[in-house]
Formats: sequence, structure tokens, C-alpha cells
Amino acid sequence: MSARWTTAVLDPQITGGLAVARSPEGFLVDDNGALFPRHWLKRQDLDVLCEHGIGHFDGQPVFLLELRSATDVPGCNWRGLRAFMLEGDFDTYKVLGYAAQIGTWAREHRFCGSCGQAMTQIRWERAMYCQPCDLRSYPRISPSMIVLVTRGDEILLARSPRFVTGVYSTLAGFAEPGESAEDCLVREVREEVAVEVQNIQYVGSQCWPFPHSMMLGFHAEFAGGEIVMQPDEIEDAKWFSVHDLPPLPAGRSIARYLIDLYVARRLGLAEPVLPR
Ligand SMILES: NC(=O)c1ccc[n+]([C@@H]2O[C@H](COP(=O)([O-])OP(=O)(O)OC[C@H]3O[C@@H](n4cnc5c(N)ncnc54)[C@H](O)[C@@H]3O)[C@@H](O)[C@H]2O)c1
Ligand SMILES: [Mg+2]
Ligand SMILES: [Zn+2]
Repeated sequence: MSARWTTAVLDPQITGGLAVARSPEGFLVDDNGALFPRHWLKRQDLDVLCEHGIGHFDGQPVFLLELRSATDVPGCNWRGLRAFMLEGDFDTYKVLGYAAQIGTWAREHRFCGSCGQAMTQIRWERAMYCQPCDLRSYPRISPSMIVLVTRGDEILLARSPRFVTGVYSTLAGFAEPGESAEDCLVREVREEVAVEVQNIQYVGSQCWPFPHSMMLGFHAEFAGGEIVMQPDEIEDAKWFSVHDLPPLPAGRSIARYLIDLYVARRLGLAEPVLPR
């Protein structure tokens, strides 16, 4: 959420407002961006799976049209969420990041996980409902730990085979049932690089809608061990001096923030602000 954007559960029965359309190819965009007058969007030949009222942008109600497939709309293209994260205004990215999470959830929770029957959309809260089971399914959020491990002027960064060539980042991983955030952090660091950590400090959090992570960011100090890389997950991992860093993750990521914050503190520079 931001000064311009607040989430809300809005009844799709009401008319007017703005709307975004999302397909497996991304969001529909024209020269004005991804937010369209809703009445115009609903007149297009779109393959609509469902509609959700998702919040207010600059005071106007916003709706999501979740589509089964992408169709041709004259003068428009499809653009993935990652492109909005990397460039363009942050408020629009926040709207689309939320829309993407609601769309993913709506698409994946059409049927009851317990009895298999079709679920119905509840109007007053963000939930799908199975009446025979009296079961509600809410949007899924997956807690993930992300940690910058440091040793004085050195920071431990790694790269996964999925990263852009040359980029190194902080270690991260999903929480498993039964774990505290700290347990997860210690396990992930052990699994990925076989290093032990101490003095774990919570730094801040960030919603990461790819597809539904909640990043909990930490700083930890090196406590011992030699780097042993986890096969398949980690392609390379090493200690970098804060004076000589490799290409780093995107400016809006919490990974980048954790690195920039430590470097700023170490070098006595102005501290960055976490985009969230
Ligand atoms: N915002 C950022 O700065 C930033 C930086 C790094 C990673 N991330 C995100 O953090 C998350 C975790 O990072 P990672 O790739 O190192 O994870 P990871 O080390 O846990 O490895 C990913 C593996 O976890 C499993 N998995 C996938 N989804 C899961 C889920 N919902 N719950 C439990 N296990 C799951 C799969 O086996 C997958 O291969 C990802 O969503 C990633 O995009 C965000
Ligand atoms: Mg990982
Ligand atoms: Zn059911």
C-alpha cells in the first residue's frame, strides 16, 4: 500500500472505476499504462475467468479481470510483472503486484481442496468458500527469509543458476512448517553454503509477489565454517569486499537494500530506504 493505493474488498456488482486485465502473458498495457477505465475494458473481447474488486488508486475503485488466456486487443500489449518491478512508477507496481497475487490465488482456488467441488467467491472478504465443507480459502502468502551474512568488511553473496549473468545476491529460502524465522535462516545458510551465523538481527520486510512471497530480511554475522556450495541451488558463493562488489540485484529488491544498508553503514554513507 502507499499514499495513492490502498487494498480493499469491493463488490464486482458496483459499476465504474478502473480495471487491470491479467493473463498468463502478463498485464494488458497501452500507451497510458496498465490501468484502464473499467467500462472500456469490459467491452473488449477478453477471456475472463473471474473479477475481483481489489482496492482504491487515487480514490478510484480498482478491479482485476483475471483472464484464462491472452487475446489480441488493438493498440495494446502484454507485459509481465517483473518489468513493472524493474522500471516505472512504484505505485503502479504495488497495484499490479497485489492484483497478481489475487489473480494467482483466484485461479488456483476455484475448487475445494477438501471435497473437490467448485467454490464460490465471498463478497465481503477475500476468500473462496465451500459450503458443504464450511471451508474458506484465503490468498496464500509464503514467508521467506533473506539474510546478508557479513564478516567485517566482507559480505557473503551467492548466485543461483536462475540469476542474470554475473549477478550475486544474499541468501534466501522459504520457511518450513515447525520453524521460527531464525530457525529457517540458520538452516538455509547451512544448506546453501555450509556456514554458521550469529547475532541475527531483523532488518525489515517486503512483499515479493513472484508469486506470493513475504520476504523477512535479516542481517547476521559469520560465526564459522568454510563455504561449501549446495549442488544445483548455488552456482557460486564467495566473500566480497564492500569496496569491490559484483553486479547486484535490482534496486527495488530487499536483497539490494540489505547490501546497500550494510555498505552504507560500513563506509559512513547515507542509509538507503527500503522500497515496500
Ligand atoms: N525480494 C528479494 O530481494 C528476493 C531475493 C532473493 C529471493 N527472493 C525470493 O525469495 C524466495 C525464496 O528464494 P529461493 O529461490 O532462494 O528459495 P529456496 O532456497 O527455498 O529454493 C527454492 C525452492 O524452494 C521450494 N519452494 C518453492 N516454493 C515454495 C514455497 N512456497 N514454500 C516452500 N518451498 C517452496 C522449491 O523446491 C524451490 O525449488 C523466492 O520467492 C525468491 O523469488 C526475493
Ligand atoms: Mg535459496
Ligand atoms: Zn469442500
